[in-house]
Amino acid sequence: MSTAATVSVPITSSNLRLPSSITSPSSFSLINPFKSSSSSFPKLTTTTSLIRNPNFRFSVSAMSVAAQETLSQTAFLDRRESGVLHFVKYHGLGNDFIMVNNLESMEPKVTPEQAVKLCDRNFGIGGDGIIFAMPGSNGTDYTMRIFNSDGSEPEMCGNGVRCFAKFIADLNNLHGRQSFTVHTGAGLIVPEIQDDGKVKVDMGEPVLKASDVPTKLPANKDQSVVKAKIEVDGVNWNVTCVSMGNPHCITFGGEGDENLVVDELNLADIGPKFEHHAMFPARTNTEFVQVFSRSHLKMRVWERGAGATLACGTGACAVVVAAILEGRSERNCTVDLPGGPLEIEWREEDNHVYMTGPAEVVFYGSVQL
Ligand SMILES: N[C@@H](CCC[C@H](N)C(=O)O)C(=O)O
Repeated sequence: MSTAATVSVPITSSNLRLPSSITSPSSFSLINPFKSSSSSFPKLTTTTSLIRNPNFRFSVSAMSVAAQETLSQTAFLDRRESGVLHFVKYHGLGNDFIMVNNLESMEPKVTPEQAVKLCDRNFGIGGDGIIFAMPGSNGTDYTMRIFNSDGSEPEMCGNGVRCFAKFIADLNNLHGRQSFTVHTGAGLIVPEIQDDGKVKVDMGEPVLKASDVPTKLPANKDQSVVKAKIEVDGVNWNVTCVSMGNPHCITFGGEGDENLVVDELNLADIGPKFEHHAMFPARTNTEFVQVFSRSHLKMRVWERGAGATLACGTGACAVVVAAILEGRSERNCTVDLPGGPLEIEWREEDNHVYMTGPAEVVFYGSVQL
């Protein structure tokens, strides 16, 4: 579903059907999720279904407001303008994010505590995290920051940066091939929107040095941890540790079970035990991987700070790096995730990892903070 793609009809006095007691569209405080003082943002537009009910029922995308009285309705909408957060929700293979236009400030509009509430799937908007589009730093076009759904702040997010690129393009009404430089906690990341709408991201170089991942597992290959033993919940697992700016622990199986069937795992049980294991001082994301062929892998992920998600972009990159280090795959792989496939390449020439996949709008709206 792509709500924003259908946003097409400008609000004018001719298509805005007002109750007779309200004479001008300017009486309304309608919400533009793309509103910003920055240049070249699209005009406030809506679909023909935005205001369609003669009983004054207003529907702003998926967020709706109903009021009985014309005067109290106006006041109600005006009141909501103060302390209101406009957002657009995007997803990359079901890994979903509340995107916030934070281009006027380096201070996130939402605190970690508010992020927890907003990401709640029952009492909030729902999301695996909240992402802030901020002014560039260190000479980049933009800065991306993210809070996980538990309020912690990771360094990077692969699916998130694809959504970020689409968000920036949508905010600026840009179409076709576009590329941006983005400063993140993992350094410079370069997403490029391609002609087919997918986003290819230069994710930079993987970090393998154990102390930088970080992991306390002893290095067993150069300075890195490759196919090393770790005991979790009484089971000896073989793991490889990779940072894509954020920490990942990758396993293809354990003692006596070298070939995982990932659908059989009880992720909710085993995931947190890896995440909080003493060997991972900054906690860890964990990927459980099944090998179909040397260019086709399947993974399930338990994310640090977000739990089981439908996809993890940095995780898929880390999985391919680990598979190559363990001699299990080629440099170009399709990685199947619960939400769909990602194409990953760890390129020999520049040592960078490249990730290609989709990013889509889910809905937009506003919420009182
Ligand atoms: N889903 C993301 C990773 C988000 C951050 C992660 N939970 C962490 O704490 O490191 C991705 O697509 O990479």
